[in-house]
Amino acid sequence: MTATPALEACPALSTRADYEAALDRLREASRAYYGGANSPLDDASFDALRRAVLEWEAAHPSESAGSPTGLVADGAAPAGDVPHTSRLLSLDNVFSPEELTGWEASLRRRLGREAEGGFTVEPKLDGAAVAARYRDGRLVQIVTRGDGTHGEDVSHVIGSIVGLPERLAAPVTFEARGEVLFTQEQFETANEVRTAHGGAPFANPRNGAAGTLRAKDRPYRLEMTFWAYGAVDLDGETFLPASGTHAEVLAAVAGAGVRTTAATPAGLHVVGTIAEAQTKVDAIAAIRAGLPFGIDGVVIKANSAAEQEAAGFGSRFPHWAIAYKLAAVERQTVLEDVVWEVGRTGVLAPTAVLTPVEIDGSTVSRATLHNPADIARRGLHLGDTVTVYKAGDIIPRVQAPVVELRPAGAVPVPLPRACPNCGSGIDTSQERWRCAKGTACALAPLIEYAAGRDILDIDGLGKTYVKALIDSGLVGDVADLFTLTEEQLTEASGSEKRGAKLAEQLGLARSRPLSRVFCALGIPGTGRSMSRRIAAHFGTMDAVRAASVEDLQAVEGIGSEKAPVVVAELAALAPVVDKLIAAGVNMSEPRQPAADTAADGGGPLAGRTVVVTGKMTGRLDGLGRTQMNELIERAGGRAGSGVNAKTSYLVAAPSPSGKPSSKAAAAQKLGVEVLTPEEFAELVADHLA
Ligand SMILES: NC(=O)c1ccc[n+]([C@@H]2O[C@H](COP(=O)([O-])OP(=O)(O)OC[C@H]3O[C@@H](n4cnc5c(N)ncnc54)[C@H](O)[C@@H]3O)[C@@H](O)[C@H]2O)c1
Ligand SMILES: [Zn+2]
Repeated sequence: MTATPALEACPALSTRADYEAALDRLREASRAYYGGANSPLDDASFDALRRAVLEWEAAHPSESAGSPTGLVADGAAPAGDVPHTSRLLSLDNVFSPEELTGWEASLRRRLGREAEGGFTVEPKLDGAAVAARYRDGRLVQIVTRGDGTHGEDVSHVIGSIVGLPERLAAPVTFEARGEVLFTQEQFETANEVRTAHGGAPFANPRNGAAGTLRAKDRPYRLEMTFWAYGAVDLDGETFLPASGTHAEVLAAVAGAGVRTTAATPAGLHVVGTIAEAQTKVDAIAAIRAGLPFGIDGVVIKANSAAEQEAAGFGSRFPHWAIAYKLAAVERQTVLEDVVWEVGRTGVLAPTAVLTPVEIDGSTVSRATLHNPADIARRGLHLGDTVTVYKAGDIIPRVQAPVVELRPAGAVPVPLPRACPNCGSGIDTSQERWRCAKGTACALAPLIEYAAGRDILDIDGLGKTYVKALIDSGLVGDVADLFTLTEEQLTEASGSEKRGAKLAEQLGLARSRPLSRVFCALGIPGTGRSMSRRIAAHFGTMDAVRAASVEDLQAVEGIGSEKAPVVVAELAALAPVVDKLIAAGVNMSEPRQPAADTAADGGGPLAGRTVVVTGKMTGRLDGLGRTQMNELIERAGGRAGSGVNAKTSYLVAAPSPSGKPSSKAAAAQKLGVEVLTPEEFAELVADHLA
């Protein structure tokens, strides 16, 4: 196994030489990190090494005087020559509820009493800090944090940062302080633009932001986003509320037209006690995976200006604010290989094989790479050190290579020339490449998928059995399943009892609704929910078959790229569909009226997105996730998988322990209405089966 460059656990430093070597590594990494290049270390490795340095310094105080660890950015950030209005500092960290309570105790000691003004809680945005100066309502200068007292002038980015308008409605003068970053979407676009210009992709959104701020002579502009988390008055003007709380200052900034953390999906919260702050920290942590940008923690601040002043500053950070750090969700590891598998629709799916790396408590050794274009866009080479992102229950994703660490002679990820499954040619006309044999190539995965509980629900038709049926030549497509006799089933399964049971199951499968039968065909891009939408829209297989490319585009989610694929594929599958019809398989949606309502955009859930969590009870007792999703769509809504700002309802059974689930916490945080299964059943009563 290749050694992982991400050494999370760092051995203690034993000699002075070890210490100095570690300092050198830290300095090199920090210079890259703050200077806008790709660091050779990921944050977890950097922090582990820095901890080891701090431990050595604590044990050898006389030998470590003058260490850079006491300075903002360890003294390694490019300083520049623009003096700051007042110092821009770093933040001290805590990692657990106990440490947060400990911080509050130290704040109380400094104040001589509790923080009576309460606390604010907001996301710790993972980008680059800047001060943006407005004079008479015009954005005149942007300055980096630098060493905290002087920063670099990066005003060339004015005009390309969402959230920092060039002109404000009122002629106000002040300095907004906040974070510039790439949202995930802006990051993907940025790397596309860079590789199109022959440049190297950014390893991650944070490095990209720092690099983009400092790059003055690029032939292209990249859009970034800004959120303010502070502000100060400028030129002796008094725009900000005198002695205003942190929340009031940010409200004034927002009122002027500059975005603040209050406008992020994570929000800005004012609470009375540190226990309430902890609850908000947990809620923000719960929605982290669904945020459209990276956060590396949550920031808690004393809200009152007077109390901030009384608590004061250290050399590196203020005493009135603290960063509650969340586990690193991005690590660096090595891309060892890319394997290609043929899925049930005949589409070739590439998977990255990674040197196993621990991310936020789980070991990641594989990640999806959507298609060849995606691999090319990211500029991946075999042997590359890559940044991998994984948060919550999302599927790990490879962000980009760290080009600085590319081994000599590394080659771009090779793309297959023939189908890795059957050796046939490959249809490369779409972004997702497909075996020329289509669904016929991957018959076993297709039949296994079709037999699944969510599709035709043929209990007992497992892997071995499917293989036996295909090997015997009895099954050459999905429709052949329905022409099998009980004798043939007995022979293939090796038991009369199993044969009889399967015959019975196949009989039941004949009456599944159209959406499931359609899904079993294996047409690319028609998974369960898309098949439900198509079936709800057309009602019968005849109508789907008669549909033109334009007709299909009337179905939500089918665009000009997908529609012709569905039409062509359905035509190619005509013999299979005919065979299904001849075998007496149902070709319509039994719950036609409800489906019609949904298709018309009506129904009690029209225009709403509903997320379901936990075990259903009462009238919904026994309904699994698929059946709940079917119900939501029958009632005109959309089924979502994660709670986010667009979610209309979360259907959640109260948990037995009384502790809200992570989805429920996220819903509460975002103000999403939470319904009990019974309340939801009431809402969709007309659509219950
Ligand atoms: N990988 C590397 O090579 C490398 C090198 C150096 C530093 N680092 C990482 O950088 C971090 C330390 O850097 P640091 O000292 O610059 O800062 P920090 O990340 O510890 O915290 C301070 C910064 O947080 C930012 N911030 C975001 N949201 C905020 C909010 N709501 N309120 C206030 N501030 C907010 C500000 O920019 C502020 O300057 C560590 O996590 C370390 O892992 C990594
Ligand atoms: Zn093939």
